[in-house]
Amino acid sequence: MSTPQLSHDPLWPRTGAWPSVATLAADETADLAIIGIPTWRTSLSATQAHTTPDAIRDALPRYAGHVRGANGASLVLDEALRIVDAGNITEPDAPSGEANAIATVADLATRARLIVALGGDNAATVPAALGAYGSDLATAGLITFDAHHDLRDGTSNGSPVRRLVEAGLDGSRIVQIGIADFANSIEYTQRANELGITIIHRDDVAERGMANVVAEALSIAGAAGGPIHVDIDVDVCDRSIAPACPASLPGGFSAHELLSAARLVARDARVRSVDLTEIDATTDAPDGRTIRLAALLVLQIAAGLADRT
Ligand SMILES: N=CN[C@@H](CCC(=O)O)C(=O)O
Repeated sequence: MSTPQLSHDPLWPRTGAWPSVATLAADETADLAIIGIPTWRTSLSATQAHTTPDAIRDALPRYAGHVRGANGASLVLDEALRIVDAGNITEPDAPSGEANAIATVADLATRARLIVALGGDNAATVPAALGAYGSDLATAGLITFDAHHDLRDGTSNGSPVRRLVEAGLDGSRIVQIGIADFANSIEYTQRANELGITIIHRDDVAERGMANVVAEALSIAGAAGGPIHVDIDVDVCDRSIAPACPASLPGGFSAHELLSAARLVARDARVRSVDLTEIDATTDAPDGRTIRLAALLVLQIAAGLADRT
């Protein structure tokens, strides 16, 4: 996607003016660090999700960095936050690239209050979470917004939750929000139950409301006092608003449900990292709506961080 041509209005600064730096100097810190983890090679569905981090960056200039803050007052994101962009990891599907991604995210986690990892397919969740957890894996938690359990065998976009459990993450601190009917086999639902994973079905969210289920998820994922990673697989959204996600289904979350969820999780200081995954920017017909949603998710995550202070 090319950068949109937008008429210039000096009274309407856009978020595309955010600074972009390849690395942070040793003594530098930031509030929000963005990093691209463009995984795609092991995806079950054909995808070019490696094009997505740059497409999201290109879409950010569409939007103003002004939001209503948690207290109702105006909030200007780039005045409230120092935001840095650490660029993209090279070949993160290769074992050496994944190790580099883990190390890079771990380094960013020591200097930034919150990390946003732009996938890539859902395989990006593994290095994003492991890097952010660092040595706190034993007390860490995970919240997924995803139609799928992602507990498959092997290494793919369908296996990140299983891989994190095998790395040492306790299933009792994993919460899966938005699990959909007709999107998972009974074997993987049974596997989730055996691991002690909390499943919040898409229908439960409709009944209980997003704010209530996010509050419950934060309390379960944060129960041991460790860092929480949030995986936002955009295929949890209704297919009409996420056509660029190969596995999105009709009946998924609305844009407002997912945007409000992103803001709510980012408000919580226990959340150290968030990833956005599963969008193939090259299939985003008719109007780039999935990438626009992803750009707004980045902005709502930033706004949630700004709400903390
Ligand atoms: N995170 C996505 N998981 C899906 C992927 C399906 C696909 O790529 O088609 C799953 O495991 O079913």
